[in-house]
Amino acid sequence: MTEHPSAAPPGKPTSYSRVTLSRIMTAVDVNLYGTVHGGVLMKFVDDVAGAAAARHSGGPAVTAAIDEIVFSEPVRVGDLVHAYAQVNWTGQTSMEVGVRVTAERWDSADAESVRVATAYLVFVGIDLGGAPLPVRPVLPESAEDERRWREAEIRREHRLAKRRAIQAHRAG
Ligand SMILES: CC(=O)SCCNC(=O)CCNC(=O)[C@H](O)C(C)(C)COP(=O)(O)OP(=O)(O)OC[C@H]1O[C@@H](n2cnc3c(N)ncnc32)[C@H](O)[C@@H]1OP(=O)(O)O
Repeated sequence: MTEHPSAAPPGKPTSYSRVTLSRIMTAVDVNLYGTVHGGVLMKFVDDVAGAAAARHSGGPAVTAAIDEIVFSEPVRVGDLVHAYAQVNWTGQTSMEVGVRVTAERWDSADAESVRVATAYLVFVGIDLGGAPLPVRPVLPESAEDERRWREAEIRREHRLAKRRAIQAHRAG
């Protein structure tokens, strides 16, 4: 595991990147089963993650990969859905953004929000020509942020190992 560059200027604290996006799901968002389409939620997740990545990097950032997305509960028409994003980890030019999506049920507004999805995305800061740019380090502020940093490193190691294994397999 590499050390996170917590002392390196000019980093930004995790909280600087935090973005929340909220919307009420409507009839145009549904799938054949009458619940909200996974693709609608994926776009919502990509939008909020892109905003967090752009805020952290201070410029344009593109989605390089959606590492993982889990839909844990269905979302219904009328639910008020919130997506919370923050930059968990930074590398040389890439950032991992974590997203938590919750729903306030339209028919039980007093009840606790339900977690409906969790996702991890990789964004890369780019220049005007689309080439990767060095990204400033994110500085974890709490034990929770430190845990997210370490877990992001685990995901990155697995992703790189998987890519290497597939390349080796294809090379015979
Ligand atoms: C918000 C939106 O909707 S954007 C639209 C959808 N996204 C796009 O169109 C992006 C299209 N892709 C691209 O432009 C390019 O592939 C880029 C900019 C993402 C990467 O460019 P590359 O020339 O491959 O860059 P390079 O190989 O130097 O890698 C740059 C960084 O990206 C990371 N990276 C590249 N590909 C991947 C991948 N598939 N998964 C995870 N990380 C990746 C690398 O690990 C590296 O990270 P590091 O610098 O922190 O170590």
